[in-house]
Amino acid sequence: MTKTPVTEAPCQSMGENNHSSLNELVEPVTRLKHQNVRCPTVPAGHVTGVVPQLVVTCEPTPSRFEHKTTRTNALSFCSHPDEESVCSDSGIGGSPAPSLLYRKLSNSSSAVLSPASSFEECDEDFSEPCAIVTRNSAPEVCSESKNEPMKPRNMVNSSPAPAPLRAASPWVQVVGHAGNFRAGPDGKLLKKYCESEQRCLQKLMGDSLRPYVPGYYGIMQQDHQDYNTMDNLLAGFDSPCIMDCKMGTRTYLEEDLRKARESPQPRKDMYEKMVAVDLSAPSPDEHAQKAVLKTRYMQWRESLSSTATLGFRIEGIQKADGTVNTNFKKTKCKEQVVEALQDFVGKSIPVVRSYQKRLKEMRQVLENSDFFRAHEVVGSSLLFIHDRTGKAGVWMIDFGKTLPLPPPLTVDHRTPWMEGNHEDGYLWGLDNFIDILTNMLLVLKE
Ligand SMILES: Nc1ncnc2c1ncn2[C@@H]1O[C@H](COP(=O)(O)OP(=O)(O)OP(=O)(O)O)[C@@H](O)[C@H]1O
Ligand SMILES: O=P(O)(O)O[C@@H]1[C@H](O)[C@H](O)[C@@H](OP(=O)(O)O)[C@H](OP(=O)(O)O)[C@H]1O
Repeated sequence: MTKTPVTEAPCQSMGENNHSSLNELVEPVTRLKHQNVRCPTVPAGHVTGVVPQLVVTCEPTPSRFEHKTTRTNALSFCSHPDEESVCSDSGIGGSPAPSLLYRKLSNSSSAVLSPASSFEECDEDFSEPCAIVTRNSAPEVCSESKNEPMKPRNMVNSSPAPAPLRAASPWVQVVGHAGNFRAGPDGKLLKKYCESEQRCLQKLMGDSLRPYVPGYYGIMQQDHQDYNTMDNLLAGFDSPCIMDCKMGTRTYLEEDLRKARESPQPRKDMYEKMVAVDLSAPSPDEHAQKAVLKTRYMQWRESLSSTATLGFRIEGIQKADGTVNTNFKKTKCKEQVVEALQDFVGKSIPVVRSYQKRLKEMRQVLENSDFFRAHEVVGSSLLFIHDRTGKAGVWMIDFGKTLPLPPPLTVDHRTPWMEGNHEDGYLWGLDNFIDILTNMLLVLKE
């Protein structure tokens, strides 16, 4: 079997890579047949429907910011406490913990956590060789040499100072699809393979945005499933507080709208999620069918939350003590968002200042990024992480619905969306986020 080189994510200022366990390589063509692109599946029992008009409401909701918290369930596994990890510019240093923590997530951010017994456990011995392969290799960023990570062009290194990481750092998934992640070798994180995400991560390794995304190391196969291998951003943090914020004013692709028109597939699960929050939300037709289209459900989620009004929404927060709150579906007006953010940062001025600084830097880089202007960035999140030592960082994650625009089309990420212009409101949301943090600082200093 022909072997292809492992993709080395660029590791600026981090010393040498050590991918000793990633030495078994598989020919890309052979492995294409194993592709398992995660695409939203349509559950049984669908009925047909029409694509509704976009409805955006901007009035603040009277509902209070609710605090339903859940204590994180934890499992320890895959511990290699004696191994030194590979370099990473995603970590910020700190105390490595010898275990990985997994919390079982539901498919819905509103659902109750499942028992720990249903967690996906990892029992691999990563001292054994693992298969890793890259597709659509980008020669300008992939180094052939394991020990000479290549620096991408236009590198802007404004990441917080990285520190050596241990092989296995604690990891928790705050929100997102259950079962999408597992532990990888050398403390890396494996996310179920998604072709569009892989393409983005690979391109991002050569973009000025590189310091603002997890390092990407190619595709790895485990148990006949392909995974994208990336840095665990939690590495180096000590009992971190984590927040996932979904960016942009639109959470579905233009392509999804087209598909919904051509072949509408109303979903019963989304109807159920909708009525669980607001019985009066579905239309009479939708009630009759007991199903709603995904685009309609996503639009409803946007207008219910701050996505429509602020261009971002809080998806979930995990505090240092392990408590998790994913009950932000109705966190819509600025005051509610500020209340949630203040709770997240523990009213710490240095933490807010760090986040504000990082977001301002990120905005500047985003405004000049070749990747960013040429992609519709939908459903992507900012992952905020800080800990009691004062370390704080923010990274862009989740590029499953980030698509290249048909050339020569570009977007500025601030112009309001109209079907066809592919605008996503990402930078408008970031502007609002920065303004909110700036105001928070003023209030906290009073
Ligand atoms: N590189 C990373 N390092 C650390 N944690 C991560 C990383 N990537 C993702 N996570 C964790 O996993 C969660 C879900 O990530 P992500 O949004 O990529 O998953 P998803 O299943 O695609 O989500 P969605 O349901 O929005 O499509 C994040 O909120 C975060 O807690
Ligand atoms: O947060 P909620 O209310 O549970 O809604 C989910 C959320 O919007 C996810 O982002 C979306 O996945 P994608 O971003 O990947 O589309 C998922 O669609 P899905 O059920 O089709 O996976 C929705 O069910």
